[in-house]
Amino acid sequence: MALVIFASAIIFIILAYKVYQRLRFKLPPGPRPWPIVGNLYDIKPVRFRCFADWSKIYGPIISVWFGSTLNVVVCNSELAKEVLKEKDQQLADRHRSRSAAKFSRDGNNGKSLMVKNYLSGVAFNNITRLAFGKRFVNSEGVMDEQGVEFKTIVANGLKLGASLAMAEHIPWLRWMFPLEEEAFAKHGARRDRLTRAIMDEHTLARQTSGGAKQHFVDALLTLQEKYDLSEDTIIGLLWDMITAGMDTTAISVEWAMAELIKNPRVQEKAQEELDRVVGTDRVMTETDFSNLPYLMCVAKEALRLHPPTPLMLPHKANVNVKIGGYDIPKGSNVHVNVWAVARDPAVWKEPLEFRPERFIEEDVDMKGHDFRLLPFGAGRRVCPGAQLGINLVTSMLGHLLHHFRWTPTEMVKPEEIDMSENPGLVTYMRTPLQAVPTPRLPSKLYKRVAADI
Ligand code: HEM
Repeated sequence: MALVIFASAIIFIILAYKVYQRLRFKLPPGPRPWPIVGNLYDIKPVRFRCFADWSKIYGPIISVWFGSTLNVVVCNSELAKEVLKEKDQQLADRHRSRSAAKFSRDGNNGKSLMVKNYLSGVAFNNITRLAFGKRFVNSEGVMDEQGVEFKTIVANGLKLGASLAMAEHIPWLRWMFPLEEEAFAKHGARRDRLTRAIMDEHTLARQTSGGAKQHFVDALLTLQEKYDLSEDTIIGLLWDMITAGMDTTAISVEWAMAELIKNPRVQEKAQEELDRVVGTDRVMTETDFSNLPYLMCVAKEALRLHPPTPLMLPHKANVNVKIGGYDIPKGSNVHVNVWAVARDPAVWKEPLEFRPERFIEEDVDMKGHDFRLLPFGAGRRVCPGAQLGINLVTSMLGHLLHHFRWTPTEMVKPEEIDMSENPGLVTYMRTPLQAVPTPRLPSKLYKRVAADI
């Protein structure tokens, strides 16, 4: 009995505090929240579209309650600037959720194939080579044991994360979900074991060869003493790079390829540029980028229409702050709907058209300096991998377009390709893109490159 009275008193105090907060602050308008769950059950799965729709009803800044946590979503470029520039410092904390992203691989050649499977494979190879300086496949393309373990860990991380779990947003209900914590701990231990083994290989290699290699892990290990980095910090940084850089780049290229198949004019124009600059007797390299302005615009236009993190990552208010004339209490999460901003007809001409030429007519920055185009965010929380992300996306796109002509699968007309989104923190296509590649270069240029780097 005493326990029931105690529990009721706690609940009453929490609710009373919430009501007090709502009366005390002039919060942004939004859909009416339900007790305890807030708007959790009103949010449609593709959240950024749902928030954009609500903005049409309630205005460009809205309140959305994830359980008892206030989330504020802004969705025009002026408010984006206020959040990411003027109030940048007050809003630079992060909400600690346990989100991650998705990953997979499978494939075929010549016929219609699921593009995403190959892109995920390339993104995996790119990021693991940058971070760890090694390939986990031999010259026949067969993955070794460590690679298989790596992929399993990435896949498990994704399964565990990316949830709008009740326990995430209603902290005092968390005790009801103890199992998940256990799964996280197990996952963490497995991930740390693998990473430590790879770090040891690098330490050994440095000791035997004397010098440091140029990979991210070597840089961190070399700087470990100088900056007093713990092993946990190094493992954390390496995995931040993997989780943040893998899906985002693969997703961006999948959307870009879908747009290029829907718009053969753009595809042919990018291929003409590649043939003119690179020729047909060698493969493109990163040093060609500066001579491939149209290809760069294709990547930018894809990131405008399909930012892989359409609501960025939430920013958390570390003090009470005012945005757009409304109060944002300390502890609330603020999201910028960069998807909606980049399609706002008030700042973009024919915003829904995939037309890379718009960036030749007007060079719009996409690394956080122009608040109309923010696929990487802006301010002190801007994506630290922005330039790397742009290079990886441009590189994948350039190779795919140079090597192959891409058409839809038989029976599907270009205009019938499903361009709707899958729900999630990162936004894959709802129907993974199927496409037919037709080689367009001499066969010697399709050979697998030697496994050593
Ligand atoms: C097309 C590729 C990518 C896109 C569109 C992208 C986008 C973003 C966005 C929108 C944010 C949040 C910004 C904010 O909240 O203000 C972010 C954060 C982050 N990104 Fe990226 N990203 C990409 C690739 C990468 C790559 C390749 C890496 C590293 C290898 C990376 C590492 C990170 C990290 C570590 C953060 C967290 C920063 C922080 O919390 O301060 N990203 N990214």
